[in-house]
Amino acid sequence: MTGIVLTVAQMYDADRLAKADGMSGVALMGAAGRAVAGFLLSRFPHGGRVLVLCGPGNNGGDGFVAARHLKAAGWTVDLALLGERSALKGDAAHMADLWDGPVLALGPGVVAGQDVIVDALFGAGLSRPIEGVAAATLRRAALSKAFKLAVDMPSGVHGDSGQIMGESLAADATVTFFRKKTGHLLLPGRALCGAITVAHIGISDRVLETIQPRTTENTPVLWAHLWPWPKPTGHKYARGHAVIVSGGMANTGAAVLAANAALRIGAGLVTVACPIDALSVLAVKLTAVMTRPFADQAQFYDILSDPRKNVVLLGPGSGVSAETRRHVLMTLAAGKRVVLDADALTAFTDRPGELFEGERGELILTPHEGEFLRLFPDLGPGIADKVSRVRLAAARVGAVVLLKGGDTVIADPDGRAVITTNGPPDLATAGAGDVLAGLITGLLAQGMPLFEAAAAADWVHGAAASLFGPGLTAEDLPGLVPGVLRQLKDFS
Ligand SMILES: NC(=O)C1=CN([C@@H]2O[C@H](COP(=O)(O)OP(=O)(O)OC[C@H]3O[C@@H](n4cnc5c(N)ncnc54)[C@H](O)[C@@H]3O)[C@@H](O)[C@H]2O)[C@@H](O)CC1
Ligand SMILES: [K+]
Repeated sequence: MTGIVLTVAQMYDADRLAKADGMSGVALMGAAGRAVAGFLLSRFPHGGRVLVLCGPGNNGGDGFVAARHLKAAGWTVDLALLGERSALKGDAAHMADLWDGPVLALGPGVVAGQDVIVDALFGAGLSRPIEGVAAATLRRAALSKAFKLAVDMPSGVHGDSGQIMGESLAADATVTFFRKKTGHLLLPGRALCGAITVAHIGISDRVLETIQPRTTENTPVLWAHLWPWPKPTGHKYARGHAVIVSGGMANTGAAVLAANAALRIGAGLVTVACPIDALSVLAVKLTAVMTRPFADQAQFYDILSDPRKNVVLLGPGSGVSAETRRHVLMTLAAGKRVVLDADALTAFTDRPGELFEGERGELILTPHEGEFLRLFPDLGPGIADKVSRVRLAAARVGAVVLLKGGDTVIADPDGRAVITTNGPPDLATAGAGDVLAGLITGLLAQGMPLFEAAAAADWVHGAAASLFGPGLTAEDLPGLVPGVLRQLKDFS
């Protein structure tokens, strides 16, 4: 059950199921508030002065509990509440009754030189943009040098989408409960959470059997057992033969990046198929990778006819043209495993249906946001969170869809989704997407299932970039893959 991520609705389900199983709301809130206080007690063993900002719901209730424990541990505690104390309900009202200190009215003036600010204004229940006095207080808190700890979510970050609603407060750390939520991993939310701690508050993992969550954070646990390590008895033909289709003479760079990546991640053989004019350029750039020119469609088809060539990558540098479209459709009809990226996606703008019709082999699409919108104009960011959008697209095409970004989401038509969180910002560099497409192609050549291959390649991509750090260019990435593979080998 590692890496599971819940939606807000699933978290409320977990809460409901735990209560049906005998847990009381007061016990859950007590454990949540204790975990928040516990985090600060270990982080600041000498105590200090803390301001607890409490909202009108159960997030605020957690704040009252944390305040009580910190006060008992000798901290100087200021507590400010949004709204009337008498308006609190249920468990939050109960926890407020147990608080024996003053309750200040929330407002920017309460922020006054504290060492720590606990943000317990809004969590899962955020239902509209933050305005007025709450927004003003968050803006003032943002200017404070205090360590900021968010309870469950940084207030203002939507728990599903990670989008900011009105105003928010960036945290140095976030303590959440039971499992992470998608809003912790999607941008911009992830950037506002700081280090995330998941506290156990007494909800049993058994509730997950009923909830059946389908989203996970991308970690090797998901796919390391499927990694196609070479066998002592194996030979290169057992490790697949990837074909990467290059653009013409002036557009060979993308295919070269992808081909080197596919080879580094273990494809047995890699052939770059290219228009004749590109051959002399590619011959200079490639050594272990083979080249195969084609003059026309018949010769292109000839390349596909070799059954050992089991996966084909189209799109990087290929140009947005009717020819690219024909190549894609021919390759799909040939029953190969197909990776479509860049121009191979844009070439189907306004006609995505052609991609999804008829008999074809397994397909994965790796768009960035612009390419995604050209294929799925009705699945823009306005309609839902990124995980839901990619899941809808995957179901519509019957293909794995990987939507790139600082928070790449990969979805399988069967409903599974992963969010990748290990990619550093240095990856936003020209050609990094070509390398990613090549890594996926290389793993597919070796027979890994599509969804896991996409997740694994994306994780390796992020890990390779992290090994290098600032100054990274896409050309560095393939050479960093072996270092990541050594780490993975130790892991598996
Ligand atoms: N679900 C669970 O299992 C647990 C939840 N707990 C806490 O409970 C929280 C969820 O509690 P709630 O459902 O009460 O939700 P919240 O406390 O996050 O917020 C709901 C309250 O805020 C108001 N509100 C929402 N958006 C607003 C806005 N923009 N401006 C002004 N008011 C706004 C709502 O009207 C409601 O009164 C979690 O984030 C977590 O901190 C914990 O106590 C532990 C257990
Ligand atoms: K909060």
